[in-house]
Amino acid sequence: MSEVLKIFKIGGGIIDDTAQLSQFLTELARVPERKIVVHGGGKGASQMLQNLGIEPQMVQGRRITDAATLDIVTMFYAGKTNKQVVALLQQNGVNALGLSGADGNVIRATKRPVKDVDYGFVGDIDEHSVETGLLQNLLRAGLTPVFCAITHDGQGQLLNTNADTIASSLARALAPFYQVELHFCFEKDGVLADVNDENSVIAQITPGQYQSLKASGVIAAGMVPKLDNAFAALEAGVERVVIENALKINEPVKTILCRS
Ligand SMILES: Nc1ncnc2c1ncn2[C@@H]1O[C@H](COP(=O)(O)OP(=O)(O)O)[C@@H](O)[C@H]1O
Ligand SMILES: CC(=O)N[C@@H](CCC(=O)OP(=O)(O)O)C(=O)O
Repeated sequence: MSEVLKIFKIGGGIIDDTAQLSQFLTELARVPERKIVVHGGGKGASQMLQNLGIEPQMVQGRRITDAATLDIVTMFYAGKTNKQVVALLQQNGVNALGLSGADGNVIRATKRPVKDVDYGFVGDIDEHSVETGLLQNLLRAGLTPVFCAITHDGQGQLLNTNADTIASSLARALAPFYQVELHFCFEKDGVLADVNDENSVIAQITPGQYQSLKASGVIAAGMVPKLDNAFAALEAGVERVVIENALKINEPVKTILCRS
């Protein structure tokens, strides 16, 4: 039986709140299995862009990334946010190593082709382009890789890539080598039947139920690409996919996705 590997994606509101981020990482340090962390930071990046006089533009949950935006999100995700997460993990006794997709050539992507929308410097992760050998060596050495939402194209170009997609791609690529658990951690207790009622967590969702929850609008906004990525990972051999509150990862309330 292969080892368990837990991949935690942390996003949105929590990453920009140092007290909550610190609480999440303290809980994470209590998880005994091998782990990888993937962080977003989209909300904070939008705030920083606005502070610098650039109006953020999102289409279907993805950021239109021109050259100036790429410079700023690279500084924000791969610099400040990534190093802050690494430092807080070190404080908690976890030997974390911060990475973008360019470091060690771990994640290659292709600039999204222009169709109806020109997303600019946004990268889609190429199938079979995750350097799993290096990741296995890092994990074997007891390190916890911490990924930001920046990848590269192998030709010297950095690309902005959605953090949920990075987490899902890593999970799929590593599924042949580990029993991978993919955890999407955010500020709600799980997928909610009523987005305004924290007590309405749906304990389990099948692909069929997901389609009807999406059609009825119960699951909307950022939750749709997140769950699309999540079900794709499950179909590609990831053992378990969980949607949960970042501050309650060691508590039982959460949503677990089912294959059927
Ligand atoms: N049924 C639902 N259950 C939970 N959250 C939902 C639901 N429908 C829509 N959402 C919204 O989706 C958001 C999460 O998506 P997003 O902001 O993209 O994630 P992240 O914070 O991980 O980047 C939640 O904060 C919530 O406002
Ligand atoms: C291409 C694209 O949209 N990239 C995302 C990367 C950050 C991210 O995914 O952050 P959250 O997980 O916090 O939303 C962005 O710039 O917003």
